[in-house]
Amino acid sequence: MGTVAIFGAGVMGETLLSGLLRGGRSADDLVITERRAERAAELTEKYGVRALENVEAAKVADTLVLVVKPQDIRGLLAEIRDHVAQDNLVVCIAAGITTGTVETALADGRAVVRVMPNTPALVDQGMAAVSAGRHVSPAQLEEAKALLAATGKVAEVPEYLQDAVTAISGSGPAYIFYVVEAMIEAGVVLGMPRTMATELVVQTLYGAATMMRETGQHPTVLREQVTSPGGTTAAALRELDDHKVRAAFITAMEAAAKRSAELSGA
Ligand SMILES: NC(=O)C1=CN([C@@H]2O[C@H](COP(=O)(O)OP(=O)(O)OC[C@H]3O[C@@H](n4cnc5c(N)ncnc54)[C@H](OP(=O)(O)O)[C@@H]3O)[C@@H](O)[C@H]2O)C=CC1
Ligand SMILES: O=C(O)[C@@H]1CCC=N1
Repeated sequence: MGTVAIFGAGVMGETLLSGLLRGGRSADDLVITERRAERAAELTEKYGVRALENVEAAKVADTLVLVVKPQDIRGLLAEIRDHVAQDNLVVCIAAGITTGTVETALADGRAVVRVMPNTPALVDQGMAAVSAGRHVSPAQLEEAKALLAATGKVAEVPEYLQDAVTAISGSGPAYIFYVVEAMIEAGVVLGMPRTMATELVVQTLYGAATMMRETGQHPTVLREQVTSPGGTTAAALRELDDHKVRAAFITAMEAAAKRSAELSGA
C-alpha cells in the first residue's frame, strides 16, 4: 500500500487516519492535507503525521484517499490531476461521487475505488461498502478493502447500490443517535434524571445490537419476544405505528438516497 495520503482530514478523514494508526500503520507512511493550517497543525501534533499541500501529497502518495465534501471534490481533482500516477490507487469517499466522475477528472486509466464508510469506524465498528471503477485490478480492490478493514467491516457492492448504502449505513448512525436522543428525552419526561436515562438507553441499544449480531435472529422475532400480549411494549408499539414511524424511516432514507444521487452533480 506504500504511502497513504488523506486529502481532507475533517471528521471522516481523521476517523480513517486514527484507524490506520490503530491498525498498526506507521505515521511515517501517512500524510494528510487540510485547507486550514491550524487544523493541519492540530493533526500533526496529535498523530505525528506529515501535513502537505495537495500537490505535494499526490506526488508522494501510492494510495490517495479523497475525503473532502462532494462540493469540493472537483476542485481537488483538478489540482492533483497531473500528479496521480498510473500505478496509484485513488479511493474516493465523497457521498454521491461516482467512480466515473473521478476517472473522467483524472488522466486515462487511473484506478478508482468508491467507498462509503461511517463514523463508528472511530471505534473500529465501521461499516464500509466498496465499488471498483473500470481500471481497478483485483489486487488494488483488495488493497482498498484492507484500508477500510482497519476500522470495521467491509462489503463489496455494485456501484448502482451506493446511494442506498449511503442512506443506510453512511447516514445510519445519525438516525440511531436521533432515536437515542428521543428515548432519553422521554425518560426525562417520565421523571428520570438525564444521566440515568442516558445510561439505560445506551446500554439498551448496545444490548439489542449485540443480540441481533450474536443470535442471528431476525429483528421481528426479537421484537416479538419483548412484546407480551396486552403488555407495555404492545402499547408503545401501537403508538409508533399510529404515528407512522416505520413509514417515516422509509421516506427519510429515500430522501437520503435521492440527495446522494443529486450530489453526483455537486
Ligand atoms: N461524516 C460522515 O459520517 C461521513 C462522511 N462521508 C464523506 O466524507 C467526506 C468528508 O465528510 P466530513 O469528514 O464529514 O466533512 P468535513 O467537512 O468534516 O471534512 C472535510 C475536510 O476537508 C477539508 N477540505 C476541503 N477542501 C479541501 C481541499 N481542496 N484540500 C484539502 N482539504 C480540503 C475541509 O476543510 P474546511 O473545513 O476548511 O472546508 C474539511 O476539514 C464527504 O464527502 C462525505 O460525503 C462519508 C461517509 C460518512
Ligand atoms: O451527510 C452526509 O452527506 C455524509 C454522507 C454520509 C454521512 N454523512
